[in-house]
Amino acid sequence: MPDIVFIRGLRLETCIGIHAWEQQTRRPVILDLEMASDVARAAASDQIGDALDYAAVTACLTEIVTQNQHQLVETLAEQCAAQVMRKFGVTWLRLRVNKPGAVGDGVDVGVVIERGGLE
Ligand SMILES: Nc1nc2c(c(=O)[nH]1)N=C([C@H](O)[C@@H](O)CO)CN2
Repeated sequence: MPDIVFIRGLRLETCIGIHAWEQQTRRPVILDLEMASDVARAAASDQIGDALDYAAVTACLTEIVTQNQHQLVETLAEQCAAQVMRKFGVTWLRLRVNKPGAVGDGVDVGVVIERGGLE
């Protein structure tokens, strides 16, 4: 199992859904992301430049989610995963996109995707 840098419970507002009214209504989605990263390399230098900067990844995810609208959570998940892998050179990640309350109060629904290979 690789070392992991994670972001858990990232709550962002977006327009997402298959119904017309959902395209006019901003609502929360919650992202949980695990990314393979060489933690030992960053620890050896103690320099952020050698680390997978979770603040930078958070800013990237925030822009994608809040500046775009989608019908499906699958589409949002794929877009986020592809951009994180492309922009930060992440080789493996697992992303959960949760659309809380979409089918009823207190019920979580969404997707979990895993992309890339474990080295
Ligand atoms: N697999 C999915 N099923 C559903 C989605 C989705 O994004 N992926 N979306 C909806 C509706 O937008 C629902 O969230 C609100 O009525 C239904 N099923």
